[in-house]
Amino acid sequence: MEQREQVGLYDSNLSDSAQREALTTGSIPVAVYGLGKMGLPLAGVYAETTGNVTGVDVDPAVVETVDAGDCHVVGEPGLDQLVAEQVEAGRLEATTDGPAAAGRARIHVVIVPTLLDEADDPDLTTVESVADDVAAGLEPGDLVIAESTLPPGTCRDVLRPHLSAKSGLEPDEFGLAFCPERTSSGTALRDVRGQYPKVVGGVDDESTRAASVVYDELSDNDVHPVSDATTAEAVKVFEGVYRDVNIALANELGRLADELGISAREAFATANDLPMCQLHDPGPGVGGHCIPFYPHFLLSGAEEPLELTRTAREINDGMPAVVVDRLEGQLAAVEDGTDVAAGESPLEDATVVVLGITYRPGVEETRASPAIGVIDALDEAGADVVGVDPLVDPGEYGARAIDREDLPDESVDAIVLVTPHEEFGAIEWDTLEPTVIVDGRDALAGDGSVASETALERHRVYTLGGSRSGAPPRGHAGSSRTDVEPVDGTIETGTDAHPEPTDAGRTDGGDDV
Ligand SMILES: NC(=O)C1=CN([C@@H]2O[C@H](COP(=O)(O)OP(=O)(O)OC[C@H]3O[C@@H](n4cnc5c(N)ncnc54)[C@H](O)[C@@H]3O)[C@@H](O)[C@H]2O)C=CC1
Ligand SMILES: CC(=O)N[C@@H]1[C@@H](OP(=O)(O)OP(=O)(O)OC[C@H]2O[C@@H](n3ccc(=O)[nH]c3=O)[C@H](O)[C@@H]2O)O[C@H](C(=O)O)[C@@H](O)[C@@H]1O
Repeated sequence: MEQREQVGLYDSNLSDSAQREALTTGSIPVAVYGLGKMGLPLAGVYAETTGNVTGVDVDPAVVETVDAGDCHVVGEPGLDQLVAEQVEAGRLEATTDGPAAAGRARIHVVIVPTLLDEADDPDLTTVESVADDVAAGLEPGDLVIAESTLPPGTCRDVLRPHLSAKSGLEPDEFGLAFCPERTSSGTALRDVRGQYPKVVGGVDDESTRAASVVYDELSDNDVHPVSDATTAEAVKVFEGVYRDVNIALANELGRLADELGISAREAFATANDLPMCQLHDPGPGVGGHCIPFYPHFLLSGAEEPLELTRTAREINDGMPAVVVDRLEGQLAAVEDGTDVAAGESPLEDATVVVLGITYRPGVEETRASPAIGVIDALDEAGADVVGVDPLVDPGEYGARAIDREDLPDESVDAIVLVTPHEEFGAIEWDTLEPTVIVDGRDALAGDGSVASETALERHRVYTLGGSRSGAPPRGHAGSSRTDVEPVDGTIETGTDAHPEPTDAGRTDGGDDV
């Protein structure tokens, strides 16, 4: 990448318009650390805006792919084209050499994972490792932007001192702001470009100002500056906790469907007629390395007990076991000869297929995926667990992997639909031997219309929480109704991450169907 007169935004003496001109003409080189599901789209949009971006990743395969103008992130409309164009135009390149990239850059964007350790405490080693790379090339006037979701207080108490100590600069010689990514897999480019206002919070006012200039140029939406970095970090984590708690509420109320003999999903959709009600979707659990992780960024260090946040985590983490319990009840209802009262389980030696291992349809991510909990519980119960997933190898998660096309060849006692990938829409249910099906995502329900002859009719379908069509879960021991309407054989799948709430009351919780 050609060398240009370099400009630093932090404490710049240039006019606002001159700063913007420098940014959008490549005179303020940018380094983006982390080229994953969120980092690559972000680097692409930075390249589109500034024309001078170096992406940094520790994975040589990622760097090789991006440097070749290719895209390793699946399921992101427009991303492969954007990466190809920006690399071809010399506006984006990739490297594994973080310190070298830092030496060339004047804006440093950190978007690597913020995970949990064995004790569910935040693990910032990756972020700190990137801070080491940045510090190796940090110069007065540089701006560091943290986009990785962080426990509130991290920029002020960890990153700023770390960067200062490792670079030898005084804390007030460089800028540091927290600017969270409000993006979802499946709509990342749309979101990065400005689906939502961009939150910006600096460790000082000058950092907030400089970062606001950057995102005012990068995003089509408003920039929403807040008082400081800690407030911005809290905004992001609170968004996630709101979601986790509301999913837990949906899961808890959804479990009432059996004993009430109703469809909780129908009740939720109706309750959501009210703008003040946003009941989310019940399901087999909460996956990904975001929503199930962010509450621990508070639970780990807060003095406040945070009972609701903690209980919600426990409810959601308990959903895979609920799914397996419901499955056991279905099998017991159709199988004779198993003495459940004597502690025998119909799951013993049963062949159970788990459909969908990743945490969301179309997203190649398995961290905290509910399917892993379902597989482990089935394995524990002595079942022969088979797995089907178009994006990952179920064999790596404790199941015997088969292809979707091979389902008819399997002698199956039950099928559990955990994550409704698009590809599962091609399953020909009427070619399968009659079996028990637990639909964790209400993905088998068609438009609620009753088809006279449906491909699923030969099977016994149990829909967790009931179906949006109004059918209650089917035949669970506690259910008072079994006269449920058959569902049609279509699968509603998809990767539409966050449909806008519609006047039918669908919330943005229904990202799985
Ligand atoms: N995935 C999502 O839906 C969203 C994620 N976020 C946040 O974005 C951050 C990144 O998440 P994802 O992109 O999903 O992660 P990811 O796991 O898809 O990608 C992370 C990338 O960082 C690379 N990496 C790891 N250590 C590195 C290091 N020391 N230096 C440079 N690269 C390194 C990995 O090789 C990988 O390519 C997280 O903090 C997450 O909380 C925010 C909004 C949405
Ligand atoms: C507040 C919010 O909506 N956060 C989004 C979330 O995206 P993420 O890809 O993690 O997926 P998600 O749609 O929240 O789903 C997480 C998990 O929860 C499950 N889920 C989701 C919604 C729901 O009503 N019921 C439910 O069971 C999903 O199946 C999945 O297993 O986390 C992202 C993040 O911050 O990483 C964030 O940018 C996204 O906007």
